[in-house]
Amino acid sequence: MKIAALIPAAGAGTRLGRGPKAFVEVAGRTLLARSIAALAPHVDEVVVALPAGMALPPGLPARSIEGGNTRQSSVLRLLQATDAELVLIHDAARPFLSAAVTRAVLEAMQAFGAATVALPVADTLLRAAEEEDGGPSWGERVERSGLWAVQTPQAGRREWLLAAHLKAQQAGFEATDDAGLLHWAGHPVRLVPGEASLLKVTAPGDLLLAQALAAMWDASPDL
Ligand SMILES: Nc1ccn([C@@H]2O[C@H](COP(=O)(O)OP(=O)(O)OP(=O)(O)O)[C@@H](O)[C@H]2O)c(=O)n1
Ligand SMILES: C[C@](O)(CO)[C@H](O)COP(=O)(O)O
Repeated sequence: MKIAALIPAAGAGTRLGRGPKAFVEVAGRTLLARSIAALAPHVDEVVVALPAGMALPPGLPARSIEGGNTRQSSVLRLLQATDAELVLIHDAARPFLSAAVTRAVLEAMQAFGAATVALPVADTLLRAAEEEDGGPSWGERVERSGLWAVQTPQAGRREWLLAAHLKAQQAGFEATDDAGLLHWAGHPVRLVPGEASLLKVTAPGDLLLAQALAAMWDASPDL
């Protein structure tokens, strides 16, 4: 069965403040180039959603389409731009994707139909209260056991994902990820343990972390 990697990379990178985030470099390579390189060896094609007016730099083993105004609409366009039966959806903003995690999510997708990488939460969790001056303070503890932080890749049968996205579009339902949409549409989604290094580069502090990680990552060919 044909497998495609779909990479939403059309975000503005507002929180990072460095222009479209997929084109930001870490140790000499863009976040996008790193994500494509991690996925290309495992799939039949890679399709990337880019901001309007931007082109894929030459030499990357991928083709591009124009993304939408939200991550969800970019992913819908990507799902419509391939005929692959199985797809892996991966944020360009998560540049440190290991071969082991990619293989694990592919295996889970093939066994169960849909899967996402996620990481069991390690910190104490709380819901913040708001003080009179507007500042946050300790509100109530949230039970941590059984909670996972969702990462990407998220993988599944394209027909399930496409139907879930179209149903959400019709219902005006916005989810922050594709596995959430599959669950909302009634499909069981298997969880595959992720890695702390699979962080999403979101705010300036994450970029510092990514620069430190890149030194180790680029020296380890097996990752
Ligand atoms: N309209 C959009 C918005 C986001 N994304 C992609 O979805 C992934 C996760 O989004 P996020 O980290 O929120 O990226 P940005 O939207 O760029 O960040 P911000 O919200 O700070 O602008 C990123 O790879 C981003 O490029 C996309 O393809 N299309
Ligand atoms: C898909 C995702 O990376 C899973 O954690 C996340 O939901 C993306 O969220 P964002 O709001 O686009 O940053």
